[in-house]
Amino acid sequence: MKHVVSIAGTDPSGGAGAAADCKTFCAHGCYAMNVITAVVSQNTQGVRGYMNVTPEMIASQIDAVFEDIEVDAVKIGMVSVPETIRIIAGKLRQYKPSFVVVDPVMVATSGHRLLAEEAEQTLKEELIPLADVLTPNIPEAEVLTGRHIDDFASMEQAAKDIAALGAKAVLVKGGHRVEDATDILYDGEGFHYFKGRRVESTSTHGTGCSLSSAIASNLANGMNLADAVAVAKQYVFDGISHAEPIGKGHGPIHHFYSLYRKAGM
Ligand SMILES: Nc1ncnc2c1ncn2[C@@H]1O[C@H](COP(=O)(O)OP(=O)(O)OP(=O)(O)O)[C@@H](O)[C@H]1O
Ligand SMILES: Cc1ncc(COP(=O)(O)O)c(N)n1
Repeated sequence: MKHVVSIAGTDPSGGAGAAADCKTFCAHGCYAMNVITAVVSQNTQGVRGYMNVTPEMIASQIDAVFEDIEVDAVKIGMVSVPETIRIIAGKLRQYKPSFVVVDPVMVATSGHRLLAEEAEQTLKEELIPLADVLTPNIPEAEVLTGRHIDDFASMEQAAKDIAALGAKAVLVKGGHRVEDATDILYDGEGFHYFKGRRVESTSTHGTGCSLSSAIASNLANGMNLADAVAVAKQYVFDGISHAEPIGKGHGPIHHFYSLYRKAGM
C-alpha cells in the first residue's frame, strides 16, 4: 500500500479540502495522511471563516509524518498565507518526496478567497518550482499568468507560461468552461488533451481537491503522468455523475462510487 499525505485546509462538511483528499486516497487503495494548514468553517453553501494553523505547528505535523512514515506522494491544497507557503516549501526541500502535486487553491466555488492576495507571489516563487504537477483551474491560471483564458489556445499558452515558473508539468482544468470539461496538460515537452463531457450538476464541491488527490495517488501507485491524469479525470467524472444529494448548496462528489458498485452496495 502506498502512503500519500495531503497538506491542506479542512472542510467539516466533508466535500472538499483534507476530507476530500483522504477519501480520494482511500478510494485509490492508498494509506491516507493529513497535515492541516487551516481550520475552515464551511459547508456545501459556502465558507463562514477560517483560522490559519501557525507555521510552527504545520512544520511539526510535517515532521511527525516524515520522521515516522515513508511518503510516496504529497498533495498540497489550501495554503492561505505567505508564512504557510514558506514553511511547507522548506520542508519539501528538506524531505524531497518523490511526487508533489500542487492544487493552487485560491477561491472556493462559493466565491470566498482561500489564498490571501499577498500570498500569490510567494506561491509563484516558493511552491510552484517544487511542483511535479500543478493543477490550476481557469480563474487560477488567469491570476498566475495575468492572461484572459477563453479557448484551448489560451489554456495551452497559460500552461506553458506557468511551467516557465518552474513546475515540471501543468494541468489547466476545464471545469469552468461552458462548452465542455476538457483539461489540458503541458508536460514540459508537449500538450495532452483530456476531453470530457460537462455534467450539468451542482455536486461539484471539491472536484479540484479530488482530482489532484487522485493524480497523486495514481502517481504513487506507479502510473505515468498522462495515465494518472486520465484515470483521475474519469474518477471525478464518475463521482459527479453518481453523487448523493448532500447539503443545500454545492454538494460533494461520490468518492467511493466504483468501490461501492463492485461491492454491490
Ligand atoms: N460539471 C462538470 N462536468 C464534468 N467534469 C467536471 C465538471 N466540473 C469539473 N469537472 C472536472 O473536475 C476536475 C476539476 O476541475 P475544476 O475546474 O472544477 O477544478 P476546481 O475549480 O479547482 O475545483 P473546485 O470545485 O474544487 O474548486 C477537472 O477534471 C474538470 O474537468
Ligand atoms: C479547505 C478547502 N480547500 C479547497 C477548497 C476548494 O474547493 P471548492 O472550490 O470546491 O469549494 C475548499 N472549499 N476548501
